[in-house]
Amino acid sequence: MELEVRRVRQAFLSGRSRPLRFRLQQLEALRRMVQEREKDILTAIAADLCKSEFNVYSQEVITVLGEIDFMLENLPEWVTAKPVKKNVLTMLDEAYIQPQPLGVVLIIGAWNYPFVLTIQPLIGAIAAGNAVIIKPSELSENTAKILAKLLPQYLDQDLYIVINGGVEETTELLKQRFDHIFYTGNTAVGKIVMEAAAKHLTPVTLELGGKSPCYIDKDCDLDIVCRRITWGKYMNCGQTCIAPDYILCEASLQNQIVWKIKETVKEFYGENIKESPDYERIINLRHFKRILSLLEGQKIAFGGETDEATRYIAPTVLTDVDPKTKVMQEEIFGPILPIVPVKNVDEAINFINEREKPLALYVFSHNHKLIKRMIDETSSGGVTGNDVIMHFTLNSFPFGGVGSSGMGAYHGKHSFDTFSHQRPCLLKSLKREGANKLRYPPNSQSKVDWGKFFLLKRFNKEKLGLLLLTFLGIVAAVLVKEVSSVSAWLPIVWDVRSPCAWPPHLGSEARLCLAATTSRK
Ligand SMILES: NC(=O)c1ccc[n+]([C@@H]2O[C@H](COP(=O)([O-])OP(=O)(O)OC[C@H]3O[C@@H](n4cnc5c(N)ncnc54)[C@H](O)[C@@H]3O)[C@@H](O)[C@H]2O)c1
Ligand SMILES: CCCCCCCCCCCCCCCC=O
Repeated sequence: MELEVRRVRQAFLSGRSRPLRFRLQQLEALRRMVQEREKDILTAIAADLCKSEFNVYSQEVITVLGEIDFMLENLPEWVTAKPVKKNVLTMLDEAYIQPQPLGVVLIIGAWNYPFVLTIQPLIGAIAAGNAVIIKPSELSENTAKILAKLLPQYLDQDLYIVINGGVEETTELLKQRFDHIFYTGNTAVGKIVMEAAAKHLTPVTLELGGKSPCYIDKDCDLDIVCRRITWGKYMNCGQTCIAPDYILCEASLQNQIVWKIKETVKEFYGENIKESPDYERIINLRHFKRILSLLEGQKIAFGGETDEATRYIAPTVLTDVDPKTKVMQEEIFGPILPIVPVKNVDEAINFINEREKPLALYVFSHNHKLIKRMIDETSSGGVTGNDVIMHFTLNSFPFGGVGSSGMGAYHGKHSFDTFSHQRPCLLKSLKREGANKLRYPPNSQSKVDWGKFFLLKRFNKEKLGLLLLTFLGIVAAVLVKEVSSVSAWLPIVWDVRSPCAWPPHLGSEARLCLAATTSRK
């Protein structure tokens, strides 16, 4: 492991990941990989999650292709140094922010969308000029294998490598020194990752999970609301980090919601859900048993059928759920939807705020003010009003959690920023030393006053008067210059090394300062 990380670091230190042209070539190569090897990629993901290739394409491949195109289009602008505002003491200097790669990045992917959740951060890391070690989730083993096979065929083999393995390998990997670790997965492992990173003071992005609430106001179109929730909850068999985890609504809405979700399930997956190509399976037996244990003691309004051999769990809705029960204590990450009755929106807001900050929040209402209030009075990684999941699809949004649902964010420019260091660069001349006298010892009240005047813009009458006089002096000088065409006059008068004797009533410090701030470069 140590040798592999060292090899990647050597490749980074060669400097070849940095030029814009190289980054664009690698991103184009990645796009070629997705296009030329589409069939292999679709087959692998489909096998891992018992998913139709149509669904793999629309849930994972489209996002990856869109992200690559977006990077290719915008990267030339993002890598360019950006000039920044200057103050009086630096007004003649060059001041800009230069984004720079961080170095060697470790990306630890998750299994539930094993392609997009590994490749989308990789796109950002390449775009920012880094070297990358990719550790796909061992739970989606077919995707992990295909990534290890294909990526070296298309990308630089020393800069971007795939390391496959389980907890043991990840643990070993985490002992190494990285310049950034990007982890997607559960909160418990997120803490392990952060602890390991702390040993090297490595910054982390943690894309974690949590229980994303869904509040349904009584003022809304329940047919549409239930169709949207059904789509987002049962997509990928509920194994979506931003799936609505549970519903909060007034008790009077419960039966209608149950009935409408049941009807939508029939519309989406047919009478025999097991036969539907659009309904996936639970990733493994451990998760299957974990999800089943959440049903114990609950009132199942519909669903609840299971088949261990195929890890099938039917779309299920639970009603009158007690918030103290197990299903409300952990992220469900499966096709079970509890409804927790609340009296009103105030109680819903309190309910959300009493718990860990979720990755997503959903509010349904015709009442725009109510949606805004919910947004203002709660916290979550992201929010979608009157729909679910869809904020993930906008790459102008930073995607990430807050509190226990994660830290840091990515997608589009946010990925580029996550994997870049925004380096402030100030380039001064070795000339104009006179201007620095203001900050060199010995200090004095007069220097402090001038510092306040220039940097804090604390004007007093006397200094404003001086400034006005100076300004008039400059105007006069320019006029004289124009009229007499004595071209060498100004630089001599305003050169810091030969401070002029004007304005006559100023001390030498002040004259030096004025001279420096008006002298030519
Ligand atoms: N925020 C997001 O974008 C996002 C996306 C997907 C999943 N998630 C969250 O991830 C969770 C589900 O994924 P998961 O955690 O089951 O994925 P997982 O079990 O595949 O784990 C993710 C990665 O962590 C590594 N890992 C697991 N145990 C480890 C350990 N003890 N030490 C070191 N590394 C270890 C694995 O090798 C894997 O690469 C859910 O909570 C979900 O909400 C979040
Ligand atoms: C053919 C129609 C395209 C519809 C696009 C719908 C996009 C859904 C994207 C879902 C991806 C969710 C990833 C969530 C990451 C956490 O698990």
